[in-house]
Amino acid sequence: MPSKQRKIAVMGYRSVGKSSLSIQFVEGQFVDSYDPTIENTFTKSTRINSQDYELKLVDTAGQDEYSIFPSQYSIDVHGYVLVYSITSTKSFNVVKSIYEKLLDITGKEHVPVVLVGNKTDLHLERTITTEEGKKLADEWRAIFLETSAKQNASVSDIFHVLLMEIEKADGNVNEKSNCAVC
Ligand SMILES: Nc1nc2c(ncn2[C@@H]2O[C@H](COP(=O)(O)OP(=O)(O)OP(=O)(O)O)[C@@H](O)[C@H]2O)c(=O)[nH]1
Repeated sequence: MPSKQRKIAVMGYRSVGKSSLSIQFVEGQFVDSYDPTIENTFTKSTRINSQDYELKLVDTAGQDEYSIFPSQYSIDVHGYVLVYSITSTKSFNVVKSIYEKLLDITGKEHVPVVLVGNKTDLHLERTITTEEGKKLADEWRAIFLETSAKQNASVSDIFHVLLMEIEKADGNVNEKSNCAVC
């Protein structure tokens, strides 16, 4: 079966761990230092349900509520990872604003999205509860995950569930088995 090419954009406020999640998934390592991203593209091959995927991950620059949604991420992108940090209320508000702009710019009612609450290892500094994250994802009809790029907790799940959401949006999922038809 030919490999499917999928482009995914990782977006969110500054310093929430977008690069760390991408690097952990692609290279299997965690970098403690902080180096703000302008834009980075990673590629990775992965296989799910006997289907090979060639993933292009675009690690984007941190946005805030006032940023204009970069138009290059509204075309050619199959799905989005919207990341906040569970230690930052500001970053939670920023993902809401990015999501609204995303719907506006694409003109769609539903876009494949995984909402990610990162930095679960910093649970003593948590300001956003799991319930708040889940509620927001439910409103969006999106998948919700909490992760730690540092501890490599649930990181690969992000990309696997997003690929499944993209298959669903393409109508390629057998609802009974909940398995992508490959
Ligand atoms: N404790 C902890 N720190 C993390 C985690 N993920 C990222 N960090 C740290 O948070 C800081 C920012 O991480 P980045 O991955 O650069 O964040 P970013 O969202 O790509 O940042 P921008 O490029 O500015 O948008 C770095 O010091 C990381 O080491 C995590 O899961 N746990």
